[in-house]
Amino acid sequence: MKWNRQAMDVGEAQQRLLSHVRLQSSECLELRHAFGRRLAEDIIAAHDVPHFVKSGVDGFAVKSDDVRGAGIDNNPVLLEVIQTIPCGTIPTLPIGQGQASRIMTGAPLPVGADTVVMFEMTEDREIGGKRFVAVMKEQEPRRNISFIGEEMKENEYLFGTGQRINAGEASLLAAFGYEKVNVFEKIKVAIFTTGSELLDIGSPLQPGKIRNSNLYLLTCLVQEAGGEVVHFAMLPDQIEQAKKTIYDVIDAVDLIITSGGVSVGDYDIMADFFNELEGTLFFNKIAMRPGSVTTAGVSRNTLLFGLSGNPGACFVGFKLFVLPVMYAMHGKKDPYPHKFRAYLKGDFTKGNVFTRYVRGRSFIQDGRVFVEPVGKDQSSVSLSIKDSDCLIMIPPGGRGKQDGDFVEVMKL
Ligand SMILES: Nc1nc2c(c(=O)[nH]1)N[C@H]1C(S)=C(S)[C@@H](COP(=O)(O)OP(=O)(O)OC[C@H]3O[C@@H](n4cnc5c(N)ncnc54)[C@H](O)[C@@H]3O)O[C@H]1N2
Ligand code: MOO
Ligand SMILES: [Mg+2]
Repeated sequence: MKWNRQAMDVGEAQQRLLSHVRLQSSECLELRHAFGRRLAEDIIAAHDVPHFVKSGVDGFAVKSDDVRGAGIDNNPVLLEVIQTIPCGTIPTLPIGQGQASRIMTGAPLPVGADTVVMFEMTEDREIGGKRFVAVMKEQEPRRNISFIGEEMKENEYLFGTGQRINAGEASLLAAFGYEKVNVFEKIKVAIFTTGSELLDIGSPLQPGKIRNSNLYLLTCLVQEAGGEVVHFAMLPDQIEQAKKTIYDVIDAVDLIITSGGVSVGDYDIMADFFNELEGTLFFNKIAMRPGSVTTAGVSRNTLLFGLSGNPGACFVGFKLFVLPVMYAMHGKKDPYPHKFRAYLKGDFTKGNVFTRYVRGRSFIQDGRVFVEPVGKDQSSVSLSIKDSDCLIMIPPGGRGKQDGDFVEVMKL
């Protein structure tokens, strides 16, 4: 069975996974503790914004009729200043003919005024112990004023379930008084790295052994995706022990991710584990490189991912299969990595029977978007992960792609 696997297309494999996704439960959090979380509710504008007519500048609230012709032929118009309106106060005096009120940015417009002249277009005057303003510029009605509902109308849809609370969302939620919000619970993940060659990262190197970097690669990716690692262990290449450890936690977590042991080696125990899975195996080979041995299934309602042990393949497997599942569990509308097209910088002539997802970086030059591989791209290479912001898709076939070719790219 290990040697006779049918490769599934990336898209079909993603579909199979997503059809088994269940939305996470939600929890109610104080807004300040919800940054970076995904909303489990739709958000509407609780009131008009602005909810009162306000000045957009520091200046003088006036009647536009009064300042008609002002400034033309060096002709200032003199208006009596009857009050000062700071932000947060309600003006008490209406503006009558020949009058003005000093007003600050964001303060409510007084009754009777229909325009605000910027401070820079005026001069203070004092005549007979009274304060006047000389307006040096004519001005249309409705200038420098924000009207009710101009930015947002009450009950307007703002954003929905699955939206991540970034700075822009946090600011809107705060403006509408959402002290608490319903967000999806963090996804509880167990990570098991397999391989008798693995050392804890605090251990000195030993001949033939390596440190367990995939645990940290995956923990970081899980956290970035809205999950928390609630169990982890470094398993030796013994299937019975792996089975026991996995089934000990399977009911307590939402997802299980393993790394290593899914290829055709004598000690690739995870391949056997998935073949004998008590549940449904979705796929154990994908028509892609790296990560062709990426495996997934479901058991006792928990999704299990068997990612490759090679760090590059582990990373790509996570981005293409685990991440969309985590996004979908958090209600994200479009959970798949976004694609775009760009010009390839340099040749990539290594052909393959499967589509290659080459770690790359994107940049703009002369108004065009380019992508280039970020270094060695073998599955075993971890150095290029940190520099990649995209995966350049090299379609199957012998010739690869040439410098200047227009290629499809997956955004990371
Ligand atoms: N005869 C074949 N050999 C291989 C094939 C194949 O099709 N036929 N596929 C190759 C491909 S592609 C990949 S990718 C790897 C997949 O290997 P496994 O998923 O079985 O992973 P391991 O054998 O456990 O380890 C592979 C490699 O990765 C290192 N590793 C493992 N775990 C970690 C970790 N936690 N942190 C850092 N590095 C880790 C491990 O030491 C090995 O060097 O198989 C190819 N072989
Ligand atoms: O899983 Mo391997 O990385 O296909 O190259
Ligand atoms: Mg192996």
